[in-house]
Amino acid sequence: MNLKDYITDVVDFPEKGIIFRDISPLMQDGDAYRFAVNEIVEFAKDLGVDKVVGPEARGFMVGCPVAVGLGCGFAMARKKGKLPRETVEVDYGLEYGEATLQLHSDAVKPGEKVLICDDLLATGGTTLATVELIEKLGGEVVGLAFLIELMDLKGRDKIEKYTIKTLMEY
Ligand SMILES: O=P(O)(O)OC[C@H]1O[C@H](OP(=O)(O)OP(=O)(O)O)[C@H](O)[C@@H]1O
Ligand SMILES: Nc1ncnc2[nH]cnc12
Repeated sequence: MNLKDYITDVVDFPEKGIIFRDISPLMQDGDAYRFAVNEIVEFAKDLGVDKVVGPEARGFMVGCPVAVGLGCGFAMARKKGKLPRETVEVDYGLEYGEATLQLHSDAVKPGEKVLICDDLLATGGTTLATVELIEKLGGEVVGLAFLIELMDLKGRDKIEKYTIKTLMEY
């Protein structure tokens, strides 16, 4: 299956100069969605994953079905102010803007092996912030999986010491 057939390019969104790679058509197609999730589950199944962490919001849509496929739990990394209990937090930059990401302090236990899932790797800012949150809690990041990697932005350089899987490159 050619997953790129299910990605729509939107020019100048959310601001001028950005080509937004819209994953909505992929997720709206049951076969394409299942295919993509299964590819990530296959990649991760021998990594000994205890927990999947996905950053808000599109990371939830990739991370949750992967966690179910692996038979492990899922934890949400959310933008500041959305989680109701004690959190750890990290400030970060992304392709268009800045934000603060938080994880509940009990979301990852010391020593747990964690897979990070997101829809897209751009500058790597979101991913690096997610890695930092997990490591603050004593978790071990054993893999990173994305539907899409934007090669020009070189996000991979920020996370090169980790095991990475991407399904599409632009
Ligand atoms: O590699 P980076 O430069 O950090 O960019 C990638 C991140 O940007 C997007 O999320 P966004 O913050 O736009 O939030 P959303 O998922 O809520 O739309 C995307 O889903 C990734 O999480
Ligand atoms: N170009 C892009 N398309 C879709 N999501 C993104 N997140 C960061 N950059 C993006």
